[in-house]
Amino acid sequence: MAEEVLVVEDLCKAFEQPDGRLQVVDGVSFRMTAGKSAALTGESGSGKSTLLQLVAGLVQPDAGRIFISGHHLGNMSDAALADFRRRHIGLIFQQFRLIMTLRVMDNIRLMAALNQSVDPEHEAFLIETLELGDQLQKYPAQLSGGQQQRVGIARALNHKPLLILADEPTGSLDSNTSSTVSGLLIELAAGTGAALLTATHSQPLAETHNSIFRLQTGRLDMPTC
Ligand SMILES: Nc1ncnc2c1ncn2[C@@H]1O[C@H](COP(=O)(O)OP(=O)(O)OP(=O)(O)O)[C@@H](O)[C@H]1O
Repeated sequence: MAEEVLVVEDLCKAFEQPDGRLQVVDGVSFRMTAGKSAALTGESGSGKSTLLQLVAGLVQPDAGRIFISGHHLGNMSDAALADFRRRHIGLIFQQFRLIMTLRVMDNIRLMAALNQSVDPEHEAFLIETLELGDQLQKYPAQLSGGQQQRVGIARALNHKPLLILADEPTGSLDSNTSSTVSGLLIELAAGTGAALLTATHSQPLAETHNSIFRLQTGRLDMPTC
C-alpha cells in the first residue's frame, strides 16, 4: 500500500472580521498518499489558501489535527515546526517568490543548501527536465514568467519534500505556459514520490490531478477521484 503522506482530521479555522466571526474551514478531513496529486478548488474566498497554510503549519487551526508522514504538527514547538517545514514541505506560490538578488542556481539550491541535503544528481535531473540549464547564471528578473515558475518548482522539489503545496502555481502565466508548467509539476511530483496539493481556480488544471477536493462553505466535497 502507498505510504500515507498527509492526514487531515476534522480541521476547523475561523477568523474575526469586522462584521463577525467567519468560519473559513469547518470540519475538513482528507488523506493523500505518496506520488498522488489533488487539486483544491472553490470560489474566491472559499478558504483554499487558508487550508494550504494550515497544512504547511503557517496558520494554527482552532481544532483538528494534521499529520505529515505520521508526524502530528500540533505536537511540535514553533522551532521544530519551522525545521520540519523546511525539510519536508515544498512551497510554490502564484507570484513565484524567488529571491531576486540570487542567481537562478542559488535559488534552486536554496532549500537543499539550508537542509545540507544537496543531491547533485537529483538537482541536475530537475534542471534538465525543467529546461533551466541555460538560465543558471541569470537573475530571476532576466527570465520570463514561465521560466521563473520553473525555477520555483525546481526550488520546491530540490530538497526532496514529502509534500508539495502549490497556491495558484500558474495563476500568473498565460494558458499555454500554464499547461506546460503545471504538467511538469505534476509529472515531477509523481516521479519523486511526493504528494502534491494544488489550490486553483482553474478547472482544466484541477482535472490534471488524481483527485479534486472542492471547498464550499468551509466543507469539502470530493466529487472526483
Ligand atoms: N488572517 C486573516 N484574518 C481575517 N480573515 C482572513 C484571514 N485570512 C483569510 N481570511 C478570510 O478567509 C476567507 C478565505 O480566504 P482564503 O484566502 O483562504 O480564500 P481563497 O479560497 O484562497 O481565495 P482566493 O481564491 O481569492 O485566493 C476570506 O474571506 C478571507 O477574507
